[in-house]
Order: sequence, then structure tokens, then C-alpha cells
Amino acid sequence: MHTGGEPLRVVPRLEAAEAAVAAAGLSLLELRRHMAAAQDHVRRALMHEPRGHRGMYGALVVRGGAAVGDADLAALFLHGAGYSAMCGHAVLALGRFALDYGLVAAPRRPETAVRLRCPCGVVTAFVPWDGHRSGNPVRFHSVPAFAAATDVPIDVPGRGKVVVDIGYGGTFYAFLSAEQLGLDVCSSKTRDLVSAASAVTEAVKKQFQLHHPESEDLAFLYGTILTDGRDAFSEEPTTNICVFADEQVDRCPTGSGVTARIALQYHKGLIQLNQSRTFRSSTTGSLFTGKAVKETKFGDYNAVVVEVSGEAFYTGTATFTMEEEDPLKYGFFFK
Ligand SMILES: O=C(O)[C@H]1NCC[C@@H]1O
Repeated sequence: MHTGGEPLRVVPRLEAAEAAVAAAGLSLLELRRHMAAAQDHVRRALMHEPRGHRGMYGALVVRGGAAVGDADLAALFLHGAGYSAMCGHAVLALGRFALDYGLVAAPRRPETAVRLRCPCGVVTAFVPWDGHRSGNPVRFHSVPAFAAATDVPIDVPGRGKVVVDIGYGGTFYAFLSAEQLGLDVCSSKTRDLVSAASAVTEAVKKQFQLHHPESEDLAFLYGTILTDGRDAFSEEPTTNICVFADEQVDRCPTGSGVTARIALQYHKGLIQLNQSRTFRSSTTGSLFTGKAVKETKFGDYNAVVVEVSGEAFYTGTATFTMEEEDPLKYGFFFK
């Protein structure tokens, strides 16, 4: 599938993961650790070349057991460098997938709620359903999202001092305008935006200590989002590019990034509850909309639940082969 251009290679089930969940009663976060430690070749084979590419993204669907709990299904999110905590574009696609592949009993017309457990918690996707087939747009309600820090001075080696905001939308991102790095998010070369954003990520990781209210597993900086600086409310789209994991570029406006950015905007009084904004990807021009729908608390943080809406489409089905004697059977990755 793809959502706004960002790929989602869906693994509908994996026996090794189901066996681990069933045998040891693993939670989803425990399964995430288990996959990284014992089954990582599955991710590498599916994300890396020659079956994948540097921008490939995936979801491993989990259908039952403690990893799913009271949700309809669960998912681990796979990218080129590991396993993320949240992925909005995947949630939008998996909402459709869950209905079309019968993972939700008795879907309702005109819209069905799909409860999807992600490593960061349960999010609910709302999916159009005509009785036979899912449709678009899909929207989801996030886990509580919050401003972790605002106006943090960061020294980026070789690039000088910048000021970033750090937001959480199921995973943590640093945000700053591309202008602070002498770039334009709409017209600069993608490779320049990527290397600048990656330098910021590395610097923030060294200079700012993240804290997650529930789990240290989730207290990591996933990436940096460069923006056009248009954070004050406007009917016009605001453009951004998300560079996450190991210099991976999101092709869509980034569902978890939109969530975190709205939490920051709400925290700063730049947007009201239920005021919708449109977010545009600088890579493909694809659009998501987002709005804060409810105030809540998360640990000590004042938080908001954010609704993100976008379109996901099927691209095909695939069966992959791994020949035992292939020295590159689990793929390869280079920069
Ligand atoms: O939409 C999102 O949230 C994701 N897209 C790729 C990077 C993020 O996980």
C-alpha cells in the first residue's frame, strides 16, 4: 500500500511472531524487542535491497494474544534501521487493510472504527466502508500528544546554533524551520534537507534528554522535521519534510509528525481545538489534515488527542523468495 506516496509493505501474518506471542504471552513492546533481537533478518530482507529500497517502510500485523489485548489488531512498524513506536501513514493504510482482509468482525456502514495497538499505545482509525470495500479518506485519533520542550538551543556541528521544538505524537521529533539552516523546504535539494535534518537529529540526541511518561523503550528521538515555519494558524497548507531513522525520507506529510506538530502549536496557542490545518509533504506534495480534538493529560504533560486524515491506496501483492544459498538473502543496505 502507500499513503500519500509513503510505501507500506504489509506483512499480514508471521508465524515466528505469533509463536513468540503465544508461547511467552508477549506484550507488543516485548514483541518489538524480541523481533529486533531474534528475527531482525525478516525486517532486513523486506526493507532493504534487493526486495526493498532506502525509503521502504513496513508493518507486521499481529492478530491475537497479549500483544493485541483489547484492540482489533496490533502492528509493529518496520523501517530501514529498525522498529518505530508510531506511524501515522501505516495506521491510515492498516485501517483499510483491516476491513478489506476481514480483521474486524461485522464492519459498519458508512464508517467503522478500527482499534489498532501500536507500540506507543492504541490508536483508533475511522474507515469508510460501503459494505464490501473500504474507502478514503481514513482518519485516526492519536495517543496523547504533547510538547516535550520548546525553544531549545542546539549547537549543530558545522552548521551553527539553531532553536528547536521537541514534540511527541506517539514518537518524538525535533522541529525547526529549514530557514534556520539556510534552506528552503519547498525548493532546496532533498539531499541537502536530509543531511541538515540528520545533523540536527544527531545533535539533539546528544544535547537533550528525552523522557517518556510510560516506557523508556519509547524515549528516543525518531527524526527531525524541517518546516516552512508557518506555524501560526492559516487556511493555507504548511509544508514539511520528515527525515527519520537512518536518513530515511518520508514521502507523505508524516502522520505522527502532524500529531506532534499540532500538539506543539496547541501548546503555543497557535491553534484551537477542532481547527483544521493542512500539511503538505515537500517530497510528493501529498496532503494530510490534522486538528486537536480533545485535551487530556499524559503523565505530567498537558496533552491533546489529535485527529489526522489522509488517503491510502493498494499497490499490489507480492510473494518473496529467499534461497538458502543466496549470500545476500537477507538484503543489503548502503549509503
Ligand atoms: O506517517 C508517519 O507517522 C510515518 N511515516 C514514516 C515515518 C513515520 O513513522
